[in-house]
Amino acid sequence: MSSEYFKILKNKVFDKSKWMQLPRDVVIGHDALDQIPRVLEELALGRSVLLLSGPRTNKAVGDRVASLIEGQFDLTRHVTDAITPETIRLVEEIGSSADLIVAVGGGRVIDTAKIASFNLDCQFVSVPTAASHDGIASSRASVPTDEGSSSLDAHPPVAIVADTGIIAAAPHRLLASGCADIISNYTAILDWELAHRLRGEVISEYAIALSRMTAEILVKDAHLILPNSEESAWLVTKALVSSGVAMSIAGSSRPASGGEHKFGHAVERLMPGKVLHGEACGIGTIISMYLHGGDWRGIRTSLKKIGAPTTPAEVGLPDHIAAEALMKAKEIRPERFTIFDMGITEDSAAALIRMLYRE
Ligand SMILES: NC(=O)C1=CN([C@@H]2O[C@H](COP(=O)(O)OP(=O)(O)OC[C@H]3O[C@@H](n4cnc5c(N)ncnc54)[C@H](O)[C@@H]3O)[C@@H](O)[C@H]2O)C=CC1
Ligand SMILES: O=C(CO)COP(=O)(O)O
Ligand SMILES: [Zn+2]
Repeated sequence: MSSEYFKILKNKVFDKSKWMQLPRDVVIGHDALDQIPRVLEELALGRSVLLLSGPRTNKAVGDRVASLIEGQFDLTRHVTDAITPETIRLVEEIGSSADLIVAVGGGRVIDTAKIASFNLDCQFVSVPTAASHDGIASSRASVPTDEGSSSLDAHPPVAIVADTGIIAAAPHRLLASGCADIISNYTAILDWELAHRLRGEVISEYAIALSRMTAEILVKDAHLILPNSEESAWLVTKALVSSGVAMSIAGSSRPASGGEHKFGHAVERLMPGKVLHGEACGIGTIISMYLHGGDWRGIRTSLKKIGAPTTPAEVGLPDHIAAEALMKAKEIRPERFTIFDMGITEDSAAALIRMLYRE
């Protein structure tokens, strides 16, 4: 073989190389919180820890984590709520000398830690207090912007510690929202495949297979997803981690976020804080699946079984706002082509909302 051949081969290998980051330790289960000191010791990333919590869970969970690691680690604490450039910058300031960030809370707290630790070049540990979103394990971070929402490059948590007792004690609405976030994988995949066929967008079959399988297992087990059950919390958290890994494999949120997510982001922009992320995406999944010609009634049945909302009215969203969100969806991340880019008009948006959610 000539050296020229190896040069070509090397370049080919280089062109095809892919950098995929995944969590190292994943602990999900009863009293998993007690494992935090051991997880931190084994990671051996340093002694200075910034403990970031959300306001609702700071007392119940943040204090418990603090008492478990105080004495062994130098602890700084901070409570954060909103996710804005200012709140992220503040966390970066407070954590500038931390070796590690431990994030205890919902999706916004975890995404804040994800971005701050990425910018500070340190690691973070994800301690979800609710199974409400699939950002628990993903390498992406979602932030609201003037245009609606951005999905930023970040890194996955180095470890995840998900205590099923804490997650099961959270309001069922949060768990159902996490399920809806996973059910939305079905249409996210259809949108990605559509963009591949129509625009030549590169897809990852591995990411698609994992994302679809995650949604299928969740739907198959929908009858087991009940309020205040640790087994349910365990099932859903595993699915959320799996969906997050699909995003890390893809190197984008594409396998878990399509038009239904753009609709969800538009809803959040039009009525901030009114609807949970997964709830809005689940409602959007029904419309998207209808437009894709798929089994939209099946999606609705699965959402209902789990206890997730299936109509705008159920979450206090007026029909005209839902129709506006459908129109606005295509303005959010216009580079992400979805079924909602294929000619929705004001009239058709209003008609779709009337028809699909009144049946
Ligand atoms: N980075 C990624 O890959 C992904 C990011 N996301 C992002 O995550 C966010 C959505 O996450 P959510 O957790 O739904 O929103 P969130 O962080 O706003 O939490 C929802 C509410 O639940 C409360 N909460 C959390 N744990 C609780 C508990 N145990 N008991 C009572 N209340 C509790 C929070 O304080 C908050 O009021 C959005 O910003 C979304 O864009 C969502 C999916 C994927
Ligand atoms: O929410 C996500 C997957 O569930 C991904 O977030 P984005 O919609 O911000 O890309
Ligand atoms: Zn989502």
